[in-house]
Amino acid sequence: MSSAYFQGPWVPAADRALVTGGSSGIGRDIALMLAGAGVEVFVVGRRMERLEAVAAESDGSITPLAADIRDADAVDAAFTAAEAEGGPVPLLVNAASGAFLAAAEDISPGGFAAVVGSSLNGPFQVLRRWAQPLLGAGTPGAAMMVSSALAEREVPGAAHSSAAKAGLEALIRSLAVEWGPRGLRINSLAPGAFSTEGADAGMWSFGPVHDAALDNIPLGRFGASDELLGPAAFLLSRAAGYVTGATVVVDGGWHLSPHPFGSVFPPRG
Ligand SMILES: CCCCCCC/C=C/C(=O)SCCNC(=O)CCNC(=O)[C@H](O)C(C)(C)COP(=O)(O)OP(=O)(O)OC[C@H]1O[C@@H](n2cnc3c(N)ncnc32)[C@H](O)[C@@H]1OP(=O)(O)O
Ligand SMILES: NC(=O)C1=CN([C@@H]2O[C@H](COP(=O)(O)OP(=O)(O)OC[C@H]3O[C@@H](n4cnc5c(N)ncnc54)[C@H](OP(=O)(O)O)[C@@H]3O)[C@@H](O)[C@H]2O)C=CC1
Repeated sequence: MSSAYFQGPWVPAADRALVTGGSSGIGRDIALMLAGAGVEVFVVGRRMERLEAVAAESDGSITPLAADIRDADAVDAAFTAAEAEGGPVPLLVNAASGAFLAAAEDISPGGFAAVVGSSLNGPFQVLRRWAQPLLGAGTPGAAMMVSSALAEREVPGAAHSSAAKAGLEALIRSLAVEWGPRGLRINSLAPGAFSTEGADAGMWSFGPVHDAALDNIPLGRFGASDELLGPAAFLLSRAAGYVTGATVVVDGGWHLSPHPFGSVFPPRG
């Protein structure tokens, strides 16, 4: 993945980063971009072999660390390993999350907990563990959490994900206020529709959902993966030194459309 995004004032804000969800899709692209720019990167995901494949793909430094972000002990172990040689890791990207499309009445308690766990509870544990040593040492840092255009747009079939991502953005604003005076910036990147392995499997390969999404994107197409990299590079760069508590929405204008999936999940009689 090109490191050309990091030029001039857009140099990475630090030289070490931990990227959750770094084995696939958006997190993988960001991990490869950072490593290509000379950042020492630690990638976190549940499946070690997928993480190792990304590490092997890069000419830069990428170290795989397996953890489920819903498991606070596993998150702690991953950070402890990442910190072993260089100390606290100043840059954090949280792209890990999971969702599936289902009518709200069909989402079981376990299904709701699985999605909220990976999209809100887990990201909080990641943020907390990332921040603790930085706050303790008085070292500045920057976090970019991958949210979703769903945080501000209600879409039938995604009640769990929408609620979790809206909560994540509220969390980010709270932490920006709480930790800003101590040198930490916290922002979010909110994608709309991007073809990735996980999103294709979970939603976009389902024709009616794909078509309903496309019909409601003012720019008339899904995003290309490199169209997220520029905004991500900005939020992770020194150029964003005065930006915190912000959400950058990259969705082709989808959040402006009223009922993107309405025809796919009609109300039940
Ligand atoms: C306006 C803009 C709109 C933009 C829309 C785009 C939104 C995109 C959102 C994305 O997040 S894209 C990224 C997608 N990638 C992934 O989702 C990959 C990872 N996915 C997962 O890990 C799973 O989907 C998961 C369920 C979230 C977590 O997996 P886990 O291993 O915990 O699951 P299980 O143990 O198998 O199941 C737990 C629980 O969940 C129920 N469940 C799982 N899948 C479904 C399903 N497809 N439909 C209904 N229910 C499901 C499962 O039955 C379990 O429930 P209980 O048995 O405990 O009741
Ligand atoms: N693609 C899209 O259209 C959109 C994506 N997003 C957001 O972008 C982010 C990335 O999604 P995308 O790249 O599409 O998805 P992918 O499914 O392709 O990638 C998800 C990554 O997260 C990891 N992951 C998932 N759950 C966990 C977990 N509990 N603990 C640790 N790692 C986990 C996966 O690895 P493993 O499975 O091995 O753990 C994988 O590396 C997510 O936050 C998603 O909500 C938001 C809006 C739209």
